[in-house]
Amino acid sequence: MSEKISGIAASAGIAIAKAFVFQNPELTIERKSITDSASEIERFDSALSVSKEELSVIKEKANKELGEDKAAIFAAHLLVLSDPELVDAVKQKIENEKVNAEAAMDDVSSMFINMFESMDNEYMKERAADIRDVSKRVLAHLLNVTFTTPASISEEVVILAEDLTPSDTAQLNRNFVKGFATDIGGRTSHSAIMSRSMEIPAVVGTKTITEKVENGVMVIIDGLDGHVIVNPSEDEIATYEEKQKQYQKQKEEWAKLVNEKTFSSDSVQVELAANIGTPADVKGVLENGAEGVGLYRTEFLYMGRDQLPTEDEQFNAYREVLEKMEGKPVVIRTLDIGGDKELPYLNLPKELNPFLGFRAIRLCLEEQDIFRTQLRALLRASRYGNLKIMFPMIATLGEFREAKGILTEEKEKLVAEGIEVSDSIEVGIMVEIPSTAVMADTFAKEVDFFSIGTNDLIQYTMAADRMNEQVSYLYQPYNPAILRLVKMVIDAAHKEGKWAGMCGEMAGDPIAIPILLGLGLDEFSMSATSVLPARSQILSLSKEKISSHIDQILQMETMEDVVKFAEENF
Ligand SMILES: C=C(OP(=O)(O)O)C(=O)O
Ligand SMILES: [Mg+2]
Repeated sequence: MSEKISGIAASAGIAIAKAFVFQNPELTIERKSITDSASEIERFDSALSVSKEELSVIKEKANKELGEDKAAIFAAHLLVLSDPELVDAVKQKIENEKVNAEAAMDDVSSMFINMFESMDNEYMKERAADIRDVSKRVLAHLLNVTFTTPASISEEVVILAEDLTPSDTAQLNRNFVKGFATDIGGRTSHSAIMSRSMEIPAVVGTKTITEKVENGVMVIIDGLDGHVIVNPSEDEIATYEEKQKQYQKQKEEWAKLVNEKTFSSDSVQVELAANIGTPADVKGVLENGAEGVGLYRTEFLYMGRDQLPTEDEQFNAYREVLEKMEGKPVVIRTLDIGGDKELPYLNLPKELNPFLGFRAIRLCLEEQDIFRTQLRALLRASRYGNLKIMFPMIATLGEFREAKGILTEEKEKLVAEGIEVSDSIEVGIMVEIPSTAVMADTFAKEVDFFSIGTNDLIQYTMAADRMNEQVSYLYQPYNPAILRLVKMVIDAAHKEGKWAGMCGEMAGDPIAIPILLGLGLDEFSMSATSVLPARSQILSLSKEKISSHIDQILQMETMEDVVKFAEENF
């Protein structure tokens, strides 16, 4: 009998293959007293050096296959293994407490893991995951336990795992690994993001997949609808092979649109852009036919390291993106740190409500050195392409004026230094705070463009934390309250002859797309792999017809009414 297990669709596609249940190595640590601490330290050193060699190989492989930015995580892992705070602490423990290396390593790494995990902050939790990942490798070597890595897989499988660490995902060989499913994680967890950029079908957050499935059992991963079918019947296999074929055909159809512009059936043109986090993501942007970059989240340049990036480092990253985009529009957002994205090296005080606290533009206007360095890097890069600068989390016109004033000052300084700066940089804002949406008519007189950040706009409008599962029912993109705000922003922009885009997840959502088209959105920025499906959808939509229903939609009482109407009519 087959069994259907549901999870979250993390990466589109269908995979049918035998299960490879990826288990963590059995690392049972026995605490032993030792007498010869020198030879124990030697044993620890040699486990460290083998681990470092392995990680260097993985890093090189990731570098080649995934790009320098994704490989950076392994540079961070290598740093952990060279970090005197960890290494010396283990050695001191061996020396002073006369315990074996395994026990010392386990104690010290657990101490760091607990410390970082208790910080209740996603960034620090990831650092804890890094230490866990790295110390497992060292412990396996100390215990002489084989450390299975996905790199050893040499037949077609789908991987089932509790979760996949960054080093696991980077080693996946697409020729053999057809898909994967995990017990934990959500659409934005690390493994889910990696699966999309590698285009491997994936379902995450199944809760029980590794418990329920044994190695070698046939499994179907349905990354389109978020299901895993265990032990499928012949009929089910045939059905999913058909679904796989249809999806493949659909992808081929979409691929034909890669060099096309985006028009509705009644010839209204919109722009489909992609969101990126690093310069390496530009490859996917171009391959998926995006017409620009609608959001470059620069904070990743600042994360996963222990000090601020220099002006030159930033300049190189921005220039690379602008050059690779060859004159297509590139919206680069200034540092949006804070909330769930922390920079430990800034030593900012802990806050009770980080999402309502000292973040993004608020921090940049206060810590002006950081802001000015970034603006200078952006201005210097501006001559290499079509740069638009965007400020995040703008709540008041005063903030925008101050940020723009600083930008103008830096520009004047550079020009005085004889450095060439583009004269046609548009300067716009994210609309992600309700006050700004409500005041959009006023802002529109001064900004060059708006980009609606629905990820935050929804959380602030509905007062529902975007990361909190328990209140996720309130996270309602189609709630008429949100749609009315979106309309206010678009109308305000148009009244002043400006353009309005959207770079929150909603812009790539097939249910939202018709409504946004009808509301007159000019630019839709989404994950690169959503661009072609969105273009194909828009081709068949009549803007005029949808616009004639907009008043009716905005008068609806609930989100459910909106969804029902959209599904039935568009
Ligand atoms: C695009 C957005 O920004 P981020 O997801 O980076 O907060 C948003 O808030 O919608
Ligand atoms: Mg935001």
